[in-house]
Order: sequence, then structure tokens, then C-alpha cells
Amino acid sequence: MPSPITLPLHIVADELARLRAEQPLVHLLTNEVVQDISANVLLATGAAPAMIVAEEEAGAFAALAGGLLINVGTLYPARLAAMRIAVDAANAAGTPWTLDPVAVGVLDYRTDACRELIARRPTAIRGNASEILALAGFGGAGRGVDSTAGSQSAVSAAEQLARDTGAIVAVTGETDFITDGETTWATPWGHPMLTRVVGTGCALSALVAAFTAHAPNRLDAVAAACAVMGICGERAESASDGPGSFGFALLDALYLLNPRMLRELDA
Ligand SMILES: Nc1ncnc2c1ncn2[C@@H]1O[C@H](COP(=O)(O)OP(=O)(O)O)[C@@H](O)[C@H]1O
Ligand SMILES: Cc1ncsc1CCOP(=O)(O)O
Ligand SMILES: [Mg+2]
Repeated sequence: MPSPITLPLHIVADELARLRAEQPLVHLLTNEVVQDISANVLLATGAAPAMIVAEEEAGAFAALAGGLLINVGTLYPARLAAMRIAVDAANAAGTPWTLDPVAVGVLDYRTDACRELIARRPTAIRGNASEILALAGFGGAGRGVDSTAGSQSAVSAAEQLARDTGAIVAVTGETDFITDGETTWATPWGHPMLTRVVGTGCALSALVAAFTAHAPNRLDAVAAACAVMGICGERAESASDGPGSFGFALLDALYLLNPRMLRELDA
């Protein structure tokens, strides 16, 4: 496999301009902890989130949405039933969908659910290194929802998982790696403060679902989502004093980021 290449910022600029022009409707079936940060990250960036969770409504809405997120962070039977309905409707309608396999490999119920969902062929999978190692069958269960491995150690697992599933796989950490199994982008931006506020990984997966909506190039779309979160994480850290103000500064940075700034940084 060729070594990962740093994602050029002009691609991030183009993808962000596309998202801002389209303002995609994004269906989020996510966990109870991160509802607020996920919706606010999408609104600040320029997408339109909606949490539609009842089995009676999830299929109809997944068919209408530009993108769908399935996040198993606080999974229980009724939520899994709604996820199955949403995924099947998304597949029938051609809606791209993203899986966030929170803590897969740690507990059997969610691990079995993730395997069943992956058989329904997600467009993208975004996880930390322990999650991607576990899904690729390399062991590597994390500590609860957190990774015990660095992202660099999961690059070949991500590439294999992408080839096995047909999904774009993003493994995040100090550097994020985004792969379709053949080409691998690296996005080196970010700050450890992103790990001191709950839900930044889950909100990034929501952003991945938003960028994949109507995307002509899904690898670039997923990589751009990772780059945007990393760049804005850096900017937010320098404008804040700790996790509390960082959370607000992150939303401000996502709102203020624009394609022109990214093209100037690229030059
Ligand atoms: N050590 C780090 N340095 C810089 N950025 C990081 C670091 N660890 C994670 N991030 C960033 O934090 C965000 C969440 O990623 P991660 O912590 O891997 O996900 P999760 O919250 O699902 O475990 C991503 O934008 C990622 O790039
Ligand atoms: C703390 C917690 N518990 C179940 S889901 C969840 C949120 C995990 O968020 P992230 O994966 O973004 O750190
Ligand atoms: Mg996570």
C-alpha cells in the first residue's frame, strides 16, 4: 500500500463550499450523550440536523435525508430496531449512511449489532483506533468509549476494513487517516483538547454524514469532515481557557471557517 498523503487544503475548501451551498438535511440516530453537540456542530458548519428516532418515522425520514448517521453509543433494542429500518430505507433510497461503532469490541451486544449493520454496507465508518482494530478483527478493544491505541497503529486495519466492507473508513486520533482501501489521506490537524469534551468523535461522525450527502467523491468528503474538525479544534484551543470555553469556541470556529481562508492556507 502507498503511504498516506496529507490531504490538500484546497480539497477541504471545495468540500466545505459544497456543503455550505447544499445545507444538507442530516438524519442523526445517535447516542443520548451527544445529541446537543452533534446538532450544534452541524448547524455551525452549515448542515441541517434532525433526530428522528421512532420506528414509525425513521424509515421515511432516512429516505428524505441527504445523509444518515448510525451511532451505537447508547444502544438498546428499540433504538437498534429503528436503526435497521432507517438503514434499509437509506439503502433503498440511495441515501449515504455513516456508522460510528462506539466501543465496539468492548461489549458483545453492540459488537454483534455493528457486525449486522456493516453487512448492510455503510457508506462510511468513523471510529477511534481501538474501534477500527476491533472491527477489522485485530483485537484491540478500547477502554469504554476511549481508544487505548494510537491512530497510526490502525492504518492497515482501516485499509483492510475498507476493502472488506466497501466503506470509506476514517480512523481518528492525533492524526486522522481516511481510506477507501487503495488511497489513504492523512489529516494531521487537531488538538488533545478535543478529547476533553464529550462527543467530539460522535459529532465528527455526524459531520462525516453531512459531507457525504450528495458527494461526488466520498473519500474526499469524509477526509474533509475530519480536516474541518481538526483545524477548528486547533483554532478553538487557542481561543479558550479549558474544556468549557473550548466547547463554545469549537462551534464558533466551525461557523467562522470558510473556503477562502482554507485556500489562502493552501497557497
Ligand atoms: N491526541 C490528539 N491530538 C489531536 N487531535 C486528537 C487527538 N486525539 C483525538 N483527536 C481528535 O479528536 C476528535 C475525536 O477523535 P477521537 O478521540 O479519535 O474519537 P472518539 O471520541 O470517538 O474516541 C478528532 O477530530 C481527532 O482528530
Ligand atoms: C460517554 C459516552 N457513553 C456512551 S456514548 C458516549 C459518548 C462518546 O463520545 P465520543 O465517542 O465522541 O467520545
Ligand atoms: Mg467515539
